Amino acid sequence: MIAIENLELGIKDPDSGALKPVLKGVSLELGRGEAIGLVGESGSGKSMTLRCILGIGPRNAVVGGRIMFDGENLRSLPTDKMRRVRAGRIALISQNPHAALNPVLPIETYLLEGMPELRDARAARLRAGELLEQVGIRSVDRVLKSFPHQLSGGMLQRVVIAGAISGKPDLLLADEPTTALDVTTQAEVAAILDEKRRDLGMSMIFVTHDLDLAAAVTDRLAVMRYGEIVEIGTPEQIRDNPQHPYTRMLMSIRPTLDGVQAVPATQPEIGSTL
Ligand SMILES: Nc1ncnc2c1ncn2[C@@H]1O[C@H](COP(=O)(O)OP(=O)(O)OP(=O)(O)O)[C@@H](O)[C@H]1O
Repeated sequence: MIAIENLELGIKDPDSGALKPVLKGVSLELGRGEAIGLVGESGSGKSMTLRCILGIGPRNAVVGGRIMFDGENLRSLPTDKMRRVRAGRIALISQNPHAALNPVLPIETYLLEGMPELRDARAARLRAGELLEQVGIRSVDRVLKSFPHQLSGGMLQRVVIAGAISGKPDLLLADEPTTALDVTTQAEVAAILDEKRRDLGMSMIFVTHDLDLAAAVTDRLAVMRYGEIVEIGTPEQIRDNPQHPYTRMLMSIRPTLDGVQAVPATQPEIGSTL
């Protein structure tokens, strides 16, 4: 369904004109209904990969490679066609739900805006309520009337997920969707995202720093470092038999449930070997 082929992105320094390489030949394939976790440290290029899929790279970016989406290269689509893809077939859930929600409009308006095909106001309202129930919200009427500042971060992220799935997109791009939430809410929101994605047969790219979280909600993990994917495998392969020294290092430093860092059996060989 989506194949990223040798995606390169450099950012031009406005003064010197020098090109800072950010993505260095990223290739990734994702089947229909499949979920992949893009994991790696800050600055490795995870968000930039998602932005390239959406065609919203920074202004001073120079991009190469292809992003094939159901046989069409998104990179060469005209702007209006790309806008339609973004509006209907690919949905983004970002770290900060406030970025998606208008602070002066109630949740109901946000959800109704995402379903322009429902002209009957009562039917649209019922559908908005159903969507909220689907993401585990119980006091639906109260939430529909609420403004974003009246709801918790976890509740808002559920609302954004409800909005994202309302049009049954083919591909969900989730960019650290739980990072801003407390640990318990993180698990709940990730579980809802996972469940809805499976129910609706959507593909998903799930960006996170958290290997364990990514492993819980995806079929494969792609480990990214300095703009490159260094390893791809199933969560079991990555956990039990990581091949790349950087993956081994990431595995060794992930926190355990009791908050104590797991101690690597052997010191990871990073640095000169990479
Ligand atoms: N608008 C921009 N102008 C210049 N450099 C940028 C811009 N946006 C991102 N970068 C650089 O691109 C690189 C990749 O950033 P990106 O946001 O994709 O990383 P990331 O892996 O998603 O990190 P994080 O987990 O912190 O979000 C970083 O070095 C970042 O500084």
